[in-house]
Amino acid sequence: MVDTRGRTLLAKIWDQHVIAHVSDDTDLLHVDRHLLHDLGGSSGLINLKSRNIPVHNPELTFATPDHAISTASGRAGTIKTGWELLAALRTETSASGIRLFDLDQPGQGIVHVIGPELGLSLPGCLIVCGDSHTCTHGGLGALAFGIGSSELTHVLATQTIIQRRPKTMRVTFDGRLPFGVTAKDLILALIGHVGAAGGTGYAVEYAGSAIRDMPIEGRLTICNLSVELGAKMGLIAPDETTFDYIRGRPYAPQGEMWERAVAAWRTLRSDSDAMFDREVSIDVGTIIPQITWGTSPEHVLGVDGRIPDPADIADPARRGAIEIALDYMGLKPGAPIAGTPVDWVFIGSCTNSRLSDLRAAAEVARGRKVAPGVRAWVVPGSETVRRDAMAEGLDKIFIDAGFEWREPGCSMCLAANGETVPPGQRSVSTSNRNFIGRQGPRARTHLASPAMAVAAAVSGAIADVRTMER
Ligand SMILES: CC(C)[C@H](C(=O)O)[C@@H](O)C(=O)O
Ligand code: SF4
Repeated sequence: MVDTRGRTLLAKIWDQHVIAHVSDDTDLLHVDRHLLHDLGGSSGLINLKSRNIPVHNPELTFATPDHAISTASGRAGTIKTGWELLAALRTETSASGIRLFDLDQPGQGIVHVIGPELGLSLPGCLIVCGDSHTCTHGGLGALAFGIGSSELTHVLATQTIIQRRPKTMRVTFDGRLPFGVTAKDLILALIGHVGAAGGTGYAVEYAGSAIRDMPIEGRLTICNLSVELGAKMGLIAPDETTFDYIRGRPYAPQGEMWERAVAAWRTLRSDSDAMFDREVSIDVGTIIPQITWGTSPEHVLGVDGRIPDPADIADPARRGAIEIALDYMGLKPGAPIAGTPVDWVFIGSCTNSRLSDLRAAAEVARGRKVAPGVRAWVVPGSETVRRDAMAEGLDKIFIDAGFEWREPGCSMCLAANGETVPPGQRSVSTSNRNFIGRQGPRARTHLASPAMAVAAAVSGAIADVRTMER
């Protein structure tokens, strides 16, 4: 019997990629784009070479160094492993005929920033990368997810991936963003609401008027944190905003192919009668700027909130977890989160390092000064973002305010490149993970939007950006 029920966006893209059914819920899928970065890319290629297997589709594979390189001028300070990984990535991509966007070239940058920017990430595409934040590319209506290292080698060898079909969740963000509230605040509030495991086993489709009104870069931020709510994939139906964003990008289809592509992309939306396994609705009008207090992105509250008090928590397991987090973070239960002194501010990462993020940050930084005792970095997500930002003078605004303006890369988001927040120091960061030790051993991380990060930098403490925005 033919199933006539409406289909979800996920089902439409998924079904177009099935090569073979492996079992009831698992399929062999075609991969349209494979992105490689310096932490795992070269080892996959070396592994393949040692087995005498060629890369199946080098022309669908793209590489860039981002994780292990320093973001200091001239890349000075790159650790030995970083240089080794870069050298291996250069050798192996060149031997396999894979396009490498190398240091100082337009196109280099954090892998999840360059995919959309170059027009490599397209609606309806299946995109994989050995990196959990590959979900970011879903902001353009791609089916994009992170893979492990053996899967990475499998994709290099076959251009296919075996995947279990996830359940579907739709998150509807309706309403208008209040003053000072950004895409980052929406997704942090969602994670606070459903929990860091709330999306486990699901592909999340973000919908609603707030998403439709949102520019692409905000949509990428939303999808970026899907994995922080446990979902491997997050996606947003492509629309005119998406097509406008992609048109004219280096790898975007052109001419007649563009017309055909857009016609196909217009069909990529969940049917009105499509059923989701779980639905969540959020009125964005109720959201205020978010800041995390603990060691999971779900440990989040509005900037006007108070640090949780374990004494108020009845459940012993939850109480224990909160005690451990507060101890690590060095915070006083029950105190207002605003006013907590900070040592570092990091503006960057695949979450919030695109041009619009830097503009939002510069808007708050303009004419102000980083507070004494605070170190603040701005790390553009890509070489193109860096150049575009400089062309409009954003670097100057930051430098005048006392920020350090750096080269593109992952930097202090994960501290795998010698760039760390010193032990015991407190940072406000625009990245996506506040795990124990994420920004360095014993570093304390508070996640927030770019505007909130600048508010903290100039105040010397966690502060409500709504009192500062102009
Ligand atoms: C290094 C990489 C595998 C890792 C990831 O999978 O996400 C990193 O990018 C991160 O953000 O923790
Ligand atoms: S910026 Fe951070 S989250 Fe993004 S890919 Fe790099 S390390 Fe991972």
